[in-house]
Amino acid sequence: MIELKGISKSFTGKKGSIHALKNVSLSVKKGEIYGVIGYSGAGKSTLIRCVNLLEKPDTGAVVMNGVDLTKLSPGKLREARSKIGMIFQGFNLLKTATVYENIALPLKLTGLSKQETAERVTKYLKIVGLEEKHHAYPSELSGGQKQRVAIARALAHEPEVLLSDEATSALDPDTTEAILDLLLKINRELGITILLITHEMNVIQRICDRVAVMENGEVIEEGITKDIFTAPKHTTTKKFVNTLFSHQIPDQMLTELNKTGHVVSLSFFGKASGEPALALVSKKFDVYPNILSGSIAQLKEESFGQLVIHLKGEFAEIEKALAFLRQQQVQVEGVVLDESKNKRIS
Ligand SMILES: Nc1ncnc2c1ncn2[C@@H]1O[C@H](COP(=O)(O)OP(=O)(O)OP(=O)(O)O)[C@@H](O)[C@H]1O
Repeated sequence: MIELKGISKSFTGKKGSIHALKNVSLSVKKGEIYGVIGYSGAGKSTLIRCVNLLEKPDTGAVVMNGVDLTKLSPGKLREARSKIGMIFQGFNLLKTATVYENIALPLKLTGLSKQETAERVTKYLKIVGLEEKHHAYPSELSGGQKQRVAIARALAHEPEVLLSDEATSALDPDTTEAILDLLLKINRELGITILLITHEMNVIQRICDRVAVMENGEVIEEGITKDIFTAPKHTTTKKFVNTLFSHQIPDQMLTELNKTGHVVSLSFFGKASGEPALALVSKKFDVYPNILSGSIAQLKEESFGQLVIHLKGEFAEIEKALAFLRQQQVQVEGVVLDESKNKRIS
């Protein structure tokens, strides 16, 4: 549905040229929720702004439904943009206008009649759960409610795609959850494709089908969310995954435990719980598993768990036990000390 092909973008600042995007390519399928994650300065905002050409790429193509938006005349581009809605971290509401007017004013500019405008505003305020707030001003709303108004305003144009620029970054955890639920509902019930950027892994975890990780203007890793969670390859991706699964085993303890066995992290999905696999391991092999820490997270479609265990026993027996666990579709990785920063699961 959206294909970014070889997008590059530079800015000229006081300190010279900044290469914000370096030959970025990715494709978002119709009906999916696609997340782009990265630390500050990675190029996420520039990338998402290139999709609706708020930022014009220096090189590359932005293809939507087979049409390269960079090649369109201003009139055709306006038409194409009407199919792309956008929401922002700062909500971007008109402070002096009511909730109703915030949604209605841009609609009127598209030539919609008063009656059609009223119907659209009512319909989408209901969808975002704010039908009682027609006459409220933004200053009378909470952050979550403001974002709901911004979402209703974007939806009222009945777009095919919704771009979300850090839409939950200014919200508290509970409100973030509620807004993520709303984005899921919009995706499932209205069939709207969502492309979002975020620096929070829980956003990716909760609602994204696929994810791209950005660093220094490049996509360093990309794939199905489930695969990225189970087998992150790049160090930065691992850091993001570990923000959700932080198994802080003290260094000294790790060193001690590795003298009498092996500390490993087990990742498992859905019904394939680690528990039965561990019970089988201790029955079949001459090893003694001891759970050091564990956590479980709900991904969009299924749950994902991680256990960090210590397997005590002879090296050969441990190797057999680990091979058996891998056969049970459990992802097994050694826990090692990280020279640069505490420890990580690699
Ligand atoms: N208009 C601009 N003029 C000059 N430099 C810019 C401009 N926009 C972005 N940059 C630079 O491009 C790089 C990427 O910025 P961008 O905002 O896309 O990153 P980001 O991943 O969205 O970060 P953040 O989460 O902090 O917004 C940064 O070094 C930034 O300073």
